Amino acid sequence: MIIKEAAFVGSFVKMEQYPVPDMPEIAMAGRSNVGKSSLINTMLNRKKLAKTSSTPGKTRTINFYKINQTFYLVDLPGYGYAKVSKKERESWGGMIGTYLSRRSSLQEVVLLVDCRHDPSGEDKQMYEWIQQHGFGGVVIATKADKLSRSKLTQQLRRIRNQLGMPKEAVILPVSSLKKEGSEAVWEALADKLKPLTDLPDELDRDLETIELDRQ
Ligand SMILES: Nc1nc2c(ncn2[C@@H]2O[C@H](COP(=O)(O)OP(=O)(O)OP(=O)(O)O)[C@@H](O)[C@H]2O)c(=O)[nH]1
Repeated sequence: MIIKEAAFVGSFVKMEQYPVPDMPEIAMAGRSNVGKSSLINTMLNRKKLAKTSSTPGKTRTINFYKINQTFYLVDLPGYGYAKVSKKERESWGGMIGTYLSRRSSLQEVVLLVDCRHDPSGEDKQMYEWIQQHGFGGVVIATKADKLSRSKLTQQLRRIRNQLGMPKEAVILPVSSLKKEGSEAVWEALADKLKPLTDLPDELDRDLETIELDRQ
């Protein structure tokens, strides 16, 4: 899969400042530190396009990345970070809620969860919202390199059950550290975008079975 052009468009706090909604958007949601920025960098094959940090709560604005002049990947601020004031938490929640409920160009919301942990209450709420609003409910299990193969399989099943994912919804393990799994994410997103955009043919590939190389 080749990305011809991936541009960081900017960080925005207020709806009025967001780019004109003239292209489909795919939003990435998840709790702080789940690995959203790392995954975006891996997907776009860039080291530092999205800022990553071991300190949770780095992403406090909504970041837009324009891909191939055809759609936006949208990095939402991570929720569930305990060490910020209640006021700040509410303002993040408000920002995410406003974006998700009012953005006319939103086509899909992808939920990221850390594969090592059971989904939090907020993850479950987010997934419920995603389902209720008619999105496909692609779930990404991050940091797959941290678990053995058998433990990962077990955890994927647990996450699926706890989120109440329907049979047809996909859960995809990824490791940004090992650069594994992002092709499958692209495939899942391409399925959503194909009817709406002129995506390049390079995206049109059979989904390969991903073999994560773990210790
Ligand atoms: N082992 C491992 N660590 C990862 C992986 N992805 C991210 N990390 C680490 O997890 C931490 C958080 O990653 P980020 O990508 O900044 O997470 P984020 O979800 O954007 O965080 P916020 O800015 O808080 O929303 C960093 O220390 C990353 O290096 C992965 O696939 N494997």
